[in-house]
Amino acid sequence: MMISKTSIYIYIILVTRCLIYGFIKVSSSAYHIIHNDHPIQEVFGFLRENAPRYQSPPPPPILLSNRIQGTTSSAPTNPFAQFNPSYGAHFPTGGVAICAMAPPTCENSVYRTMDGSCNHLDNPALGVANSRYGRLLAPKYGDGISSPTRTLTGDDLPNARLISLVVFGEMDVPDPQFTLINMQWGQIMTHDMSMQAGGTQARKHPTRCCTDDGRLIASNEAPTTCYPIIVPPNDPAYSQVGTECLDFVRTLTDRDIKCLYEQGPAEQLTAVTSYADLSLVYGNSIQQNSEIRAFQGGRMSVDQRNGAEYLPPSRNASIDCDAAPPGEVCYQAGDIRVNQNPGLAILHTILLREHNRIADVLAKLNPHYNDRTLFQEARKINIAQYQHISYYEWLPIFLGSENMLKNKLIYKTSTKNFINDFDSAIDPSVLNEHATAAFRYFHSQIEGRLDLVSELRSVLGSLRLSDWMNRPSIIEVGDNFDSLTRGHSTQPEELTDINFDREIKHFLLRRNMPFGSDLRAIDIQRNRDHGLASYNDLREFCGVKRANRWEDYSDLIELDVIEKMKTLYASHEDVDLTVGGAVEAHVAGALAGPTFLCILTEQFYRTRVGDRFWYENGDSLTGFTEEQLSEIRKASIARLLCDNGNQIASMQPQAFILVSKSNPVMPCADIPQVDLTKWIDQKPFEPTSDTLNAIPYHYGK
Ligand code: HEM
Repeated sequence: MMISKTSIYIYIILVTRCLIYGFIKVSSSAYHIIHNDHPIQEVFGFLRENAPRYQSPPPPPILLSNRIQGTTSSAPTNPFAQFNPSYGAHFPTGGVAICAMAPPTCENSVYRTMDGSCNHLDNPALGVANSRYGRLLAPKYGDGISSPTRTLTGDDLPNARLISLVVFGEMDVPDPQFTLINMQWGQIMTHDMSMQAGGTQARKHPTRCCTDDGRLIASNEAPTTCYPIIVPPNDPAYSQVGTECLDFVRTLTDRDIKCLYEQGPAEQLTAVTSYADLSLVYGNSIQQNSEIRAFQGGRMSVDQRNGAEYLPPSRNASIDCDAAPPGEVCYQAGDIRVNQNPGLAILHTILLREHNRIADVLAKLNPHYNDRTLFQEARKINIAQYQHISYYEWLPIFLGSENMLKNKLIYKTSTKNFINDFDSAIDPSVLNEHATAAFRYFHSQIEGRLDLVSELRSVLGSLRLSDWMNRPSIIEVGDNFDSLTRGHSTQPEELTDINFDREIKHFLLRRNMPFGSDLRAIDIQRNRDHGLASYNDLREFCGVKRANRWEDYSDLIELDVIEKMKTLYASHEDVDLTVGGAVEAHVAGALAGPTFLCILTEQFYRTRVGDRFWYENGDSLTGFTEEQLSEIRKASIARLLCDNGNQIASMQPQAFILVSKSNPVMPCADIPQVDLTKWIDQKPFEPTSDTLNAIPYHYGK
């Protein structure tokens, strides 16, 4: 009886709120412009003064080797097999943190390194895999050092699952404009830019804070990294099966690995490079890369099945996947999260196939190129296309074109113009406020039903997301690879709002059990684990008026939502960033309210101008020619899907946007393509026997 009453109450308020909320928009004038009129040093002077780690980075850990052993050759062998450093080398493992390794000095190489080091020549460790997140505001840990955030008065913050149930809804509201591939590209960008250290985000975590049947393990018996989410009594879902506890393992910090820690509050570590460099395709270290590279024709390793190329197999399928029958396919890629959901595995495959497609074309155009040159040139083009699609086609949907132009994240320019805006004063590290709060708001776009769609765009069937998490084999069944790809570019994503799909709110990673976890509750708990500054702090930081009492939040938040937060939080000062930012009315033309929009804009500005290898830079060593750049600017998500499906024949030209009269499905051949003949005989830097020994090993040869 109690269960149904609770559910009914929640549903009624959510329906009412959604109806009202959907129509409210905030004018963009409420948004504080960061980059236009004020130099970043001025507005973020605080950051400069409070960022001693950036100004003088810690000495790099001991280097194992500074030289490549042997030379690359076109033979399909792995030249790195003998190179076996003890850290920074293999794919991240749950519960284990490793030290970043950046060389003390850098050579000015033609290509990006695999681990992101030496992108910044004076500060080689910036943006490197296994380093700290950046932060806009000082952390608010419970003990000032590392324990999870508490209320102003030192009490426990309200239960994360309860907030997920009361403040956030689970209504199915299809987006009227954007397709599901829009959501899926977002997860690709996320996995490219950050991954909290010590976690798995897909496969079962080796650290257990709850028993397998959902009972809490006593704190004196549980590992110290445990911070489980307690399920409230009468929970509408979990009480049906007696689940009392959702597993949650704290992210590892610089305090957990002595090679990075100096003093002061803990900072979480991120296991992947922070650059938009397709590290999820190529790996985050030379060693990771060498495990998935073919070493022939510049190609990445693939498995051929039924006439198509798929990602290579995981070396430990029983750990990496929840494959039911043993022998079911499970993949290995540059990122360990690859198997987490079918759409993710498909885009991983598409980006991998794109690399090999480019390498094959380049090999025909330039028969004198060896494996290394083909690999690096194909990688460079693949990354450039990806950066172009991300910033000019995808990000404007989230941040708004006007906002992006105003803040210099994109430019209106002729097709050939270079944009040399690399700024060595900008730290490209991924901000904790971005990865742990703002960017996760787009979990709201996740759809729990994945449609299988034919070439004629009729729905053939659909999959339930939670049936196929961590079980990617489904994408290889029958025509599913193409049907799901068409499905993702045809069906709408979920509206970006306070609703989070039931499949991720009660059934996340359920591994054949009746219920799984709750991603919204996890996001809230993670906010506290990382000790993020409060919603009110970030509001103020972003130029929105600081609230002195609950009612002051009504400038951006619906009154009924404020009322609900009031019933949970002791003070308006306690509201978590993940919660407050997600219930703000959106800025016109964007998919986030002013506070999250400010954080996201700041992050993507840094990701662009802090990247020395950004594809639009006209650097004569690392960049493209004007003709090549104008070709890269023709890349689109539609063409990427067309070129790399099994047999996809048609697509709408703007695949992030729903099919309509102005965006009709058309033959793939009619969608503009990057002309790779502009790369004929463009001789990249080729090491001679003299220079080879001078090239540090980390250059990703
Ligand atoms: C089916 C789609 C998705 C699923 C199942 C999913 C699931 C997850 C899970 C399980 C985590 C780890 C949570 C934790 O332990 O703290 C996570 C982290 C995250 N997700 Fe998603 N996610 C999806 C899509 C997205 C999208 C579309 C975005 C943004 C556009 C996004 C942004 C993030 C971010 C920023 C993180 C933190 C990354 C880090 O470790 O630094 N996710 N997601």
